[in-house]
Amino acid sequence: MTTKIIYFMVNGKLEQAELGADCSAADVKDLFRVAAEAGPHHILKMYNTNGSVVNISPRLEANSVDSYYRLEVVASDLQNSLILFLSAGVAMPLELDSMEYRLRHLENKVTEDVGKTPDIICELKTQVESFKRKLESVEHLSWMGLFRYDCDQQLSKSSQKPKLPQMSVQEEHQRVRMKFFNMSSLQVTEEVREHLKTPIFDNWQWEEAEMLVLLQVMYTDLDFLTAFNMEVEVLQNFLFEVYCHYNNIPFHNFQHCFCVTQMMYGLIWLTDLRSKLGRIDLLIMLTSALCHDLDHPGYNNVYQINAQTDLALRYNDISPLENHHCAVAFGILAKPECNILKNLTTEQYKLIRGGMIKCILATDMARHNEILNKFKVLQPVFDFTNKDHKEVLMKIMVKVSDISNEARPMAVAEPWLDCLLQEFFNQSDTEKLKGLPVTPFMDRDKVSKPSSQTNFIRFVLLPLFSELTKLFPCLEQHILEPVRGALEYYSNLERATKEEGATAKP
Ligand SMILES: Nc1nc2c(ncn2[C@@H]2O[C@@H]3COP(=O)(O)O[C@H]3[C@H]2O)c(=O)[nH]1
Ligand SMILES: [Zn+2]
Repeated sequence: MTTKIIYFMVNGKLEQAELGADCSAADVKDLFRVAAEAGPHHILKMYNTNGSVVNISPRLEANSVDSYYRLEVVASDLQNSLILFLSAGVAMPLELDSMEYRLRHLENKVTEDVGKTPDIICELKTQVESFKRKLESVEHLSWMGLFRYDCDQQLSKSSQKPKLPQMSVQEEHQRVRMKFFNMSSLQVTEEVREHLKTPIFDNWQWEEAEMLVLLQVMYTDLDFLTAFNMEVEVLQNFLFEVYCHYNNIPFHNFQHCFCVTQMMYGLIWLTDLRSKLGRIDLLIMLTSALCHDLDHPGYNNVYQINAQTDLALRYNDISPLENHHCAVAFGILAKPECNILKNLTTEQYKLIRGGMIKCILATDMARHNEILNKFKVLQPVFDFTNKDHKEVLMKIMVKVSDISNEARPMAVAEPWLDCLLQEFFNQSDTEKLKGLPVTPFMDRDKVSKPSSQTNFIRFVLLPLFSELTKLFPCLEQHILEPVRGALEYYSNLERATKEEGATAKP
């Protein structure tokens, strides 16, 4: 059995731990809990030398004395040690997990004897669920831990994140709302704020309410609240409504909206756009990123048009989805309690509305070459004070952010590809069922992960990202290099798959 040595600093001491190849996630967590002298109800966080959070799991990468991790106890996990108030009014300390376990055991036993689950057990189960939900609302007290999912869960997609059972969409929204409104953006540490400005930010570490707080931080740290006289409550209502208007689908969901907005935010800082564009331009770009896929149904424009859906009818086959995303955005802004633009002048409002419409409509990939070519022509004479030039740049920035998953570390990007293919395959399956033309790059019989990525990176990502990098050379290391790395990775995978296929043939 192979083992690996992990070096880490804890309580001011450099320690080492040996991880066996067969150890479980629970073993690893226990090992580090002991090292940190922390009880079972404490949340631990491990950082690498860049200050990024790494998952405490058997997949921790081996390191050396010079590149040790940092282990910290960040909070106490209230969810697991609670006072359970029984209906009789007696307070009893209880472990929720062990109570659930005992309940399950009891239920099995009784079901074996009686043949059905008795009402009293059903009632107890409901009570446990209800306590779990209530506890969610106090979890924010430990959210400074910022570490929510363990690695095995986290690798799974957003749609598979642990959700409380049997919750309707409305109940889930209410849960997120309560949690979001109970958190304070002031709790977000300086370290996280800085991390938020980089493309290596890992979205899979965060749950919805936390992402909402991080979005609030983006608006605050770009000074939008002061510059546009936005009220915090209104901003929170707006962000929450945006969250509610993303559907629970594999790819075009709220997590995607968060990633695109976070990438836009990162690009603004990396390229120092604050010194080159106006605050209004930045507000247009960030809010367009946030709203650019609102109420996406999981089926693309080609499908909308071929299936003659309501959206295609309403928008006469012209970018039906993008028109819809934009209309939903302004529908949200039309509610006074969500209108973050309400304190702006009519002139400013018109500018923002016009800018957002242009940026969101520019995300229709059918217009990709048209927009990229316009930018290419301007490139040699680009002028940040020219209104038309700025307009094209803003569209390019939203487009780059929209398709930037491959600019992220592989561990973050790869699960996104699974989500995308899941949505693609869903569409092509429906197209087959309905007898509609099957979109070739979505056909599960024709597409694989490597083939999908090599073509997309070669023909879409690299030409687009290279053009933006010409204007901002500092982006080379942040977006171009990782995308080149991804191309190499998927090209190798594609070659290996082909070779395997060739040798397998008789
Ligand atoms: N193959 C591939 N397509 C992508 C990737 N990221 C984004 N896209 C496509 O780019 C499109 C951008 O607009 P949409 O959101 O409509 O749909 C998106 C996907 O079809 C990716 O990593 N790989
Ligand atoms: Zn998108």
